[in-house]
Amino acid sequence: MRTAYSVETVRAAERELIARLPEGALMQRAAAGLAAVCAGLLRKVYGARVVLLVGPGDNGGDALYAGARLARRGAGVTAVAMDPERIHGGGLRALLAAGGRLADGVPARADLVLDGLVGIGGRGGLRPAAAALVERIPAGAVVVAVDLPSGVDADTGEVAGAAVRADVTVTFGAYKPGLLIDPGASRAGVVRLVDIGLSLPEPEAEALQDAEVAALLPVPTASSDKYRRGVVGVVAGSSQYPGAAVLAVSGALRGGAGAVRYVGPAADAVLARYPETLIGRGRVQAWVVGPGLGSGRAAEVAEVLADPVPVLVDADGLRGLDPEVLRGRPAPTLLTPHAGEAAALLGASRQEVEAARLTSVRALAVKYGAVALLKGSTTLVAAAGGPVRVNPTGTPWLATAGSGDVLSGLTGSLLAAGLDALDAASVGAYLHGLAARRAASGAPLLAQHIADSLPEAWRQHP
Ligand SMILES: NC(=O)C1=CN([C@@H]2O[C@H](COP(=O)(O)OP(=O)(O)OC[C@H]3O[C@@H](n4cnc5c(N)ncnc54)[C@H](OP(=O)(O)O)[C@@H]3O)[C@@H](O)[C@H]2O)[C@@H](O)CC1
Ligand SMILES: [K+]
Repeated sequence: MRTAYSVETVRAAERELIARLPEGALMQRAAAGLAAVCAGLLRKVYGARVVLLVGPGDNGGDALYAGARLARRGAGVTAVAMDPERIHGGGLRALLAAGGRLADGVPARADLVLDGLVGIGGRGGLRPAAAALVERIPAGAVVVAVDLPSGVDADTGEVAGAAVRADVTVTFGAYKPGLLIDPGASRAGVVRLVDIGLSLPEPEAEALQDAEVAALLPVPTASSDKYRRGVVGVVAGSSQYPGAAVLAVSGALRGGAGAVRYVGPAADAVLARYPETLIGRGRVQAWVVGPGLGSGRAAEVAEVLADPVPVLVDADGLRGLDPEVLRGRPAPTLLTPHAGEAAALLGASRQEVEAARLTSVRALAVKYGAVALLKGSTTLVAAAGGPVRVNPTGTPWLATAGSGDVLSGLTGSLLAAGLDALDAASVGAYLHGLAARRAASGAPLLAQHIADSLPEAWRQHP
């Protein structure tokens, strides 16, 4: 499990530690860890060509002090400042004393480039002076980001404009959510954590890693039959939206349950596409209710919620949910809204939800006594209390009609197969994101192709 802390939490922990340490000690710890990783990446430090891109803050200071350490071991180190008037004074003196130099432009060749332009103090996309330096990074150089790739938002992983694409990121004290969340995560390369001695509270966010997803996937044993593997019931679709039923079933069939039972008016469309579907009410281990229901179906939603098995509520099923009813259920409930639906559930505006996704997903979980999965550029999953799970997979192409129906079917299927609601939601989002990446590979995708790519995403995690 990778855990992550917001900039605010990291800063508070840093303040507390700085107060107890001699001045500059923390930066020396950071620089020592950074230099050690760089030395490991260079086959030989002596004679290596190292370029430091140095911003005006402490992130630049880290790069300069690490550069000084490499220069002392015989590397040829050249620093290039984004704003020479505001360069970190102590760091520059250390570099020059160690035999490094300050240059006006980025050298044409380098073995290693340290990106010390901005760290957790960065705001928005890189400014032109910083972006111009990034453009000049010599081809073939190994790029090491200091704390995080410059241009990536530490708290959200958002990239607004230019940003560094690192091979390795050396981050200090704690992972930042932006290193786990795309597009930031894919800019960070391999992330190495340097312990600088921060004492941290419970993390704000965590992300399942490949091996953890693999361990959670339900695998049939020799004694499994379809009922032991779980039956998932899908209440979805309407005359207006029969496709939502087909897509939800397509996800459910690929989610590990032994069988899928469909209940609703789109049985013909479902059977035409998936003859393996059971039709009509019957015993299930979990329900999915909501995709494409349209309006006026509250009685069916209530009936599903009255069944004491785990229930995933999505899309039209989320309308007018009563927090009291949900909190009173004896089995887990999982809500899977997008920002607009979450806003309605919270009595907030969509903008408020988008601006505070971490807080919103937590608030949903608390208010409804449920696990909440908030869809979006980075899907978040929260239970009441505990860190928010950040889905590290995904692609902007996922924002396509019907993709949520596939996700709800898939996740409901994982619930029926016995995963708890938090794990089912996190694993569902993870596989769905991987499948979408495969299906899209850089081009628009159809929701049905996400479902078709799920077996491959699954096989990637034997
Ligand atoms: N605290 C500690 O104990 C420790 C901290 N450590 C290190 O310090 C780092 C944090 O340092 P920090 O607070 O100085 O901020 P930092 O990330 O260097 O950036 C601020 C500067 O960048 C500028 N700037 C902002 N946005 C920009 C943009 N889009 N494009 C271009 N420029 C932009 C901004 O300019 P301004 O807004 O002032 O004009 C300001 O000058 C942290 O990530 C870690 O590496 C470690 O040594 C461990 C101990
Ligand atoms: K950086």
